[in-house]
Amino acid sequence: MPVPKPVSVKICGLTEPLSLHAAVAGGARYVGFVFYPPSPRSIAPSMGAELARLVPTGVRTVGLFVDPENDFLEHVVSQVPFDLIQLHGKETPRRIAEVKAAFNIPVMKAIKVGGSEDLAAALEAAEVADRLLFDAKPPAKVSALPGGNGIAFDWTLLAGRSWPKPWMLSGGLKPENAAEAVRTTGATALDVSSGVEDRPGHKDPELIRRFLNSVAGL
Ligand SMILES: O=C(O)c1ccccc1N[C@@H]1O[C@H](COP(=O)(O)O)[C@@H](O)[C@H]1O
Repeated sequence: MPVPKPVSVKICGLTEPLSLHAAVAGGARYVGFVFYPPSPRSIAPSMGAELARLVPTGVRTVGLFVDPENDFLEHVVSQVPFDLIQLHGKETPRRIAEVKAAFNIPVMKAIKVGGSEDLAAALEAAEVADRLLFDAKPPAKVSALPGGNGIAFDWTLLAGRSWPKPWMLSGGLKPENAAEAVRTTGATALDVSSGVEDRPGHKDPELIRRFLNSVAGL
């Protein structure tokens, strides 16, 4: 019988060393840095570089961008070493391919899920992206961020599905629901931001520890 793989966790939107240490010490496999100024988690490339220096071998750094121009990507990527670029906007498969070709860094494409009709985009993105990330569709209000809203989608939409590329689940995950999310979707990787914060943009080391513990034994 195949041995189930441990669940990998990405803690996203880290902004300072204390929470980065909590993520790494608790066993996170990925740490995410946001480069999207409207987000309360957005950091300057210089801070990204400082945080990246604290990341041990074996933990992957992820740079989160939303519909970035190449100049902006270049500005950040020249200062911060990334193992993965997360594209969380409306990037088309063509744009994903351009980013990969221009920067030679694997790309994870976020797919915003409101209903089953949104899943076709995952198959299109998978033709070029290295990884997929299923997140909830953001609320319709103009001021909403394209992600990081702490909103979950209907996980049963993913139950029993398989995808041509490795994938992560995100959207409204927290210590109290992470294990249930894994059981429902079969996800082997989770991405969390708001659910380990005590206020928007501020990570709570204790919530990070609880989140990582909640999936450690699965
Ligand atoms: O975290 C942000 O501020 C953010 C901004 C713009 C796009 C995506 C963002 N975060 C990503 O959104 C999902 C879900 O986050 P949450 O756990 O529901 O808060 C996650 O993949 C974050 O990486």
